[in-house]
Amino acid sequence: MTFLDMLHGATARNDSLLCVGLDPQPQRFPEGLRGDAHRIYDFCAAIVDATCDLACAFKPQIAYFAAHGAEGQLERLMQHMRANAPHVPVILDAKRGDIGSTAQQYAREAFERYGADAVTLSPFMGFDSIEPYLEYHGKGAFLLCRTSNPGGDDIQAQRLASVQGQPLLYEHIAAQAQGPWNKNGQLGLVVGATYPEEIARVRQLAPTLPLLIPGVGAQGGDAVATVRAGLTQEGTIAVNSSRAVLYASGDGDWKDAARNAAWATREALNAARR
Ligand SMILES: O=c1ccn([C@@H]2O[C@H](COP(=O)(O)O)[C@@H](O)[C@H]2O)c(=O)[nH]1
Repeated sequence: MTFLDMLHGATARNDSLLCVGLDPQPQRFPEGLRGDAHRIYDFCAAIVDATCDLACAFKPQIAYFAAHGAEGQLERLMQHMRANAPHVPVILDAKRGDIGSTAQQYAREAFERYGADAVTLSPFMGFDSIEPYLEYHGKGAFLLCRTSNPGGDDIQAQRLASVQGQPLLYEHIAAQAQGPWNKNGQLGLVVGATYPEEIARVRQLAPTLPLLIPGVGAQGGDAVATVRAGLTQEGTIAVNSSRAVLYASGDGDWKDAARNAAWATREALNAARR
């Protein structure tokens, strides 16, 4: 089954547009686990168990594991998700981008070492930096397009004088991903929930691509505007929330609190599409 099939399947089965982000920060863990980087797996696995019937995808951010030398715990977590939530696809948020020979190694890391279903990539180095990931047929690759941070404008909103019609850089990325770069239908785009107007513009340029949309919850993005701008009959969305779910409570009720936060976000997203 392809990544896209899995995403559509989990969206339907869990009636959900919510991607649960896994950004473990030991200092924010609940009492009993707090401050202990050896408990990253335990914390994340419990969150997965508490939310796997509410999510259309999971998104572990690799930096939160690597910063603690916890790649082994990420491997175990990937196995846990595969065994306990096989219907929910896993998007490894790695934001890789490098020359082809190095990209081959990053692709191998994402898809063979970790067994991810999709990965996030920076398109800054061009198509030959993306191509090695597309050799893993059926796997997904989300290209950073219009990111959720305010500084994204510094680069992504620059106008490309050399291209006919003079699009902004993020518009060019969207058009390339929808068109010539999407050789096997594996590409998607990352667009921030903090910029609903740009989500709508990306959707015009990339009507069928899946959009990974971070920025609701801790970053304050508008869930309703996000769904209205991004979701169409032909183009699905996965709206990510990480900290607002993971750290909904630091007390003994943390698993229930995470589940309740995921539930509330899923309902808010669903209310906007009905
Ligand atoms: O444009 C982007 C691309 C990726 N991210 C990542 O998503 C989560 C957001 O976490 P929250 O706690 O829900 O704010 C995080 O892993 C980022 O690295 C993004 O925020 N914006």
